[in-house]
Amino acid sequence: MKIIICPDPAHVAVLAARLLADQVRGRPESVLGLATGRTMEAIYRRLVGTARADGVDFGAVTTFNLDEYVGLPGGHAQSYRHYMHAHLFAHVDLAPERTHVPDGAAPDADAEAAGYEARIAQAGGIDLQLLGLGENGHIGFNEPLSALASRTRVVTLAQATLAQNAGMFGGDPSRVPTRAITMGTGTILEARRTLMVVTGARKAAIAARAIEGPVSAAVPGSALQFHPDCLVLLDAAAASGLAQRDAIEWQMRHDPELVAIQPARSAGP
Ligand SMILES: O=P(O)(O)OC[C@H]1O[C@](O)(CO)[C@@H](O)[C@@H]1O
Repeated sequence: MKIIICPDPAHVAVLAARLLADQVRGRPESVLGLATGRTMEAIYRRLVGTARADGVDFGAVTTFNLDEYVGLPGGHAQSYRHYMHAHLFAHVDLAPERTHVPDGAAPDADAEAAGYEARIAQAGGIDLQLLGLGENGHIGFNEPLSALASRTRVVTLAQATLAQNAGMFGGDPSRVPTRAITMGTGTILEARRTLMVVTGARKAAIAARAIEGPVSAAVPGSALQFHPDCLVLLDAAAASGLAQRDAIEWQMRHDPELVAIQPARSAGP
């Protein structure tokens, strides 16, 4: 794992968006693995801005999202297909037929999961997989104790996830669908590059377990320690539980784009 700690989520978003844009510029026919969640919103905002300002061509890009709630059709306001449309797909020149999100309304969710896995393989596998980290350590919707070798499948969501994601459902955990289709941890590990993004003090403890703890199905994000090309971007709050943070590299100081958004220094002694 390579770790970069930024001072705040704004810098994290700049770096993550740049990595995605550079991937597309370097390989216009890239297959991107995409994630949803609050952490990703600033990243997609920045990526859309970069695409508009500097002209990133998504015309030949293929995307595969990590997961979708079972029971929600793509047009549902809380579906991840809808999230992706709102935050990215509607704002860049991605071909709709090349954007893939599991169909949460498929009549046979197990068959949909198996077909999704096959479509990833047919596309040649994922070049760069973007990932968030759940407060309980999940990646995608691979909840604690998911097999590290798991494939795309239907899962039951943990109570902690229902609570964490309730905000999108009017704050009521009982309205969050209890099942989802998710890429497996094993599927995720097959991506050629992985980029995990973690921000906020609430994730400090789980980030430390994922990055520095033992690799364990109890913390699915820890499986990324086995990935040969994994970059983790954290803000200072999420990194505050890391034992090794003083040794970790920064790429801030001489980077004009990052220096430009340096927050103002607080007045102090
Ligand atoms: O960024 P958040 O909202 O904390 O979510 C963490 C992760 O959990 C998920 O909601 C489950 O896939 C992801 O979409 C996200 O990356």
